Amino acid sequence: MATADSITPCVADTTTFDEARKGASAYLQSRLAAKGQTGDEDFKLPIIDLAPSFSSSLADRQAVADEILEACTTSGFFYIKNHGVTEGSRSRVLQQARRFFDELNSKQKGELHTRKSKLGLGYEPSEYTSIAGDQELKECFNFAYEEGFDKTGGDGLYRNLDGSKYNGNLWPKEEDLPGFYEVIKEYYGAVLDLARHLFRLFALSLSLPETYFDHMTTHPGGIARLLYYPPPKNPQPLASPSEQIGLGAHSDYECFTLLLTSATPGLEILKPSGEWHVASHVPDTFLTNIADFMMRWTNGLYKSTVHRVVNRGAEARYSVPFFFSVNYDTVVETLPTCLKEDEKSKWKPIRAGEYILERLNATTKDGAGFLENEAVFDKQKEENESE
Ligand SMILES: O=C(O)CCC(=O)C(=O)O
Ligand SMILES: [Fe+2]
Repeated sequence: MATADSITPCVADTTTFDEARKGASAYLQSRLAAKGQTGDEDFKLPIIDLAPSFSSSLADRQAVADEILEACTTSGFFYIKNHGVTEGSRSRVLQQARRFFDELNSKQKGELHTRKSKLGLGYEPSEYTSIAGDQELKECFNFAYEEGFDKTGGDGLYRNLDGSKYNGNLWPKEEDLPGFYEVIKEYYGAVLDLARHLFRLFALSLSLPETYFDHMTTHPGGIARLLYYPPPKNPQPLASPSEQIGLGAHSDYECFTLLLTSATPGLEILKPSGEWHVASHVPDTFLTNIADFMMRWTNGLYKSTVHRVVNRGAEARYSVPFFFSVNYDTVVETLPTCLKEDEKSKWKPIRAGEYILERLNATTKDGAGFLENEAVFDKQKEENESE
């Protein structure tokens, strides 16, 4: 095993994207097919207290990293508390999620429709995408990194998933939802800080130098979304044949996800036995899960676990996942510390942005991508660039 000191940071060049191009559905089927082969003894969903991770003592930070290691190698999910994102910031963004879905009329939402975006940004009505072929009930609003959100100011090198440079976010007009953008901006800045902090803990958990991933997150990808899941028309007991899926079974694509939700549960995590675990709502925490880049970097040591959303409650559910990536030009390939001698990488190297776009496009009809009309898009881009 290589030592942390002997590792060159991940800057290699590659153009191998075949793995991503196989498509999300084939990939997901392979993940689901592996279920049922073991029991659930190792499935742990701990609540990890991050307070000691802000200590100046490396031993304190390492102790938190060790707890993270254990969660990532078992369920791939853990709650975090004392994370530093204020209660005000969290409740304001959930309130804006409610306002977005409850107060905007269909014309206002239509103006933000994701069919105007090459990058899957904007408003997605429930039927517009499906992650695993289900008729999904969710509605969402997707937005991406802006330098103005980043308290570091970024490094000026941010590029979109496809390598382009324009600001692709589609925002509601200020008069339609006063204060919406400001709340999003403040929340995004706070979770971005937390994500960078967590990345250092992930580095420690993998016996890497604490700052190992820092240079990969100077203009990072980080798509966030507001999600709305209506309450079901009829009761939906677990495993009933008529379950109405909110969001189909999937694994997340990026490094890790920070999930904030309203009090109505709905997230279900696939246990090794093939049963679904309904994640409780734990107040004041984020539910954090490992996504596919972290799995690939660690050659499968960290689990990117399949999950889905079914709202079985009487109330609507709102959630705000933040999918933290790396700079989209980063190549993700197995870390040297995660390869034993003579062991081979299970996955080919991929370039972060291109891979995510492949996976996102696979959720659209026939995998054709979000954009429906190039001419409308060109006009919007021109206006955006001239602002
Ligand atoms: O809404 C949730 O609770 C989870 C959403 C999710 O898994 C996703 O958007 O990837
Ligand atoms: Fe997810």
